[in-house]
Amino acid sequence: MAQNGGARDYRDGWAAADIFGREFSYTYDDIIMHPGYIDFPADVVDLSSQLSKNITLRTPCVSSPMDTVTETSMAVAMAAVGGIGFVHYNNSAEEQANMVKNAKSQRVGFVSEPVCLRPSATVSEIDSLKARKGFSSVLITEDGTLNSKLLGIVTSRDIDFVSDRKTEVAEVMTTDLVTATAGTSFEDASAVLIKSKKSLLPLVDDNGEVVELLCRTDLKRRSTYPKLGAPSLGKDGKLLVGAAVGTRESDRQRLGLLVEAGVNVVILDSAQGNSIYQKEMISYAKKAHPDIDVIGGNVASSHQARNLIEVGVDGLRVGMGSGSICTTQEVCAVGRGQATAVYQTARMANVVGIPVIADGGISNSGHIVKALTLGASTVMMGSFLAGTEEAPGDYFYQDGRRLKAYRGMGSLEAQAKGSDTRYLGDKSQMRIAQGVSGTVADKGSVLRLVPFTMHAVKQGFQDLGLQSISAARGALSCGNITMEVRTGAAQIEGGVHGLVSYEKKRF
Ligand SMILES: NC(=O)C1=CN([C@@H]2O[C@H](COP(=O)(O)OP(=O)(O)OC[C@H]3O[C@@H](n4cnc5c(N)ncnc54)[C@H](O)[C@@H]3O)[C@@H](O)[C@H]2O)C=CC1
Ligand SMILES: O=c1[nH]c(=O)c2[nH+]cn([C@@H]3O[C@H](COP(=O)(O)O)[C@@H](O)[C@H]3O)c2[nH]1
Ligand SMILES: [K+]
Repeated sequence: MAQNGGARDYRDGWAAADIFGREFSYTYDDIIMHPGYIDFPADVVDLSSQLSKNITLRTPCVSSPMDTVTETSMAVAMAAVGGIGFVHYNNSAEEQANMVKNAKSQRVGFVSEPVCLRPSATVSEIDSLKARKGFSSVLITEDGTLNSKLLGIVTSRDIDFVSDRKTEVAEVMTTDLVTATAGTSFEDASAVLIKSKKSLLPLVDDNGEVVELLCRTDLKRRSTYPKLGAPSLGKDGKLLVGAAVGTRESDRQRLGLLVEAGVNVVILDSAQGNSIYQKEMISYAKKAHPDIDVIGGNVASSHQARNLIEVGVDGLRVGMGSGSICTTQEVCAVGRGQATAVYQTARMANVVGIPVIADGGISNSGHIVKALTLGASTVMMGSFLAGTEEAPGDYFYQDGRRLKAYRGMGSLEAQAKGSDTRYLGDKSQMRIAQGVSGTVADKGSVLRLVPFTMHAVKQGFQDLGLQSISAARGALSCGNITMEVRTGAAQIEGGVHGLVSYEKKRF
């Protein structure tokens, strides 16, 4: 790229190796990529990429194993858009294995765990459900659970004018039901629901027991979303689902349960993955469950990465302290600017065929473009996906804004829920927070958010003249992707500035 600009060598743009091989730690916002040459439309950009040695994703996006980000619904939605979700482990091994099992057995578009009540429940129970969940359509089954005989349905139309809210739902429920047979395809079930003019279509088995549900409101909303494309499927033909485990003795049993539940890949979830504990767990997991890919981390430097690769890890999770809720750099003085961390680890790991997940610090599609062009194969997101409909927890209002809770897994609140033993250690009685607990705005459905975001990423790749992630990899190592470090003023210029007021609509 060096050009002769006169008396001395003059350069218009720098290769990643020039920028990151220095004493500074940079993050995504510090860097700006230079445009390349466009000779293809954005639609043809191929973002398929490796998650780990044996798993390829159509969409290079991964949801973080956090208890305000990934449980069953998120895992299903992430697989539905061609990515993958990692179910958190701030729970009992049985609870986590059940989440994995449920996610794997779900069909995209259907509600697999519809809320059911027993006939003796009162209308006021539906009121409180509405306040918590935002909907008031409920299936009434014999014993109030799923896989129990369907007796009726209650929707808001059945209860709007019931003045005595202690009335039992048995008295008001609709019993004239339209149902479909369990296993009916999404297209066929949709046709039945539309024709019936009802708001719900329960799918029932031969015994009349509820298996799944299709909702008119979901169908209506889905019709405004982009086409989903092929979901991520495992070799088992079911949705691809990941999960996190720790590195303690008890995590070996947890891992066993997850494997029984059908998990396709696991992440060893640590802030500092370069440890004897993690090396032992990788060796154990690869030996005990050779068919399951094991992703190690977190790491932020090539020497940490090398240690885990040497013991047979199938993928690396990169990022220390870069997360929106992370306080690790403040508390422990370790970490790295995320762009540097991604570039330095991927530079070493990609040579030996180990894919890198850029974890933390993603707050817009530009950050995803930067992560993928600096060597990451996929990105992991917490805050970006928290606040979606598929994230765990209910919405609530604060100052007129619809929010959900989002918290670090090292926050005192998350520790209090389940990870006490990790933080208290075996001897210490002092609990130190390495994260915060807060809120994030409602972001709608993952089924809309991720496809739109990925289209923006494709436009970024087009601007760079890169038709695929593998093309980006080649261009990065030859120094054909040029970039620069931005000054503070350049960063301000690159954002919205000088306006009295504005509203930022992303899509
Ligand atoms: N990416 C990041 O920058 C950070 C992420 N986090 C998140 O917070 C959560 C907790 O992370 P960590 O604190 O690293 O959890 P951890 O469970 O890996 O470590 C907690 C403590 O237990 C120790 N430990 C682990 N295995 C052990 C064993 N077999 N025997 C004895 N001691 C053992 C560790 O060395 C550490 O002192 C994770 O979800 C992690 O992703 C937390 C801080 C930073
Ligand atoms: O220092 C930390 N303290 C915490 O309590 C914590 N919880 C999660 N994580 C990490 O942050 C990532 C998510 O970051 P984003 O919200 O920026 O996507 C996650 O994927 C994790 O790597 C933590 N880091
Ligand atoms: K941080």
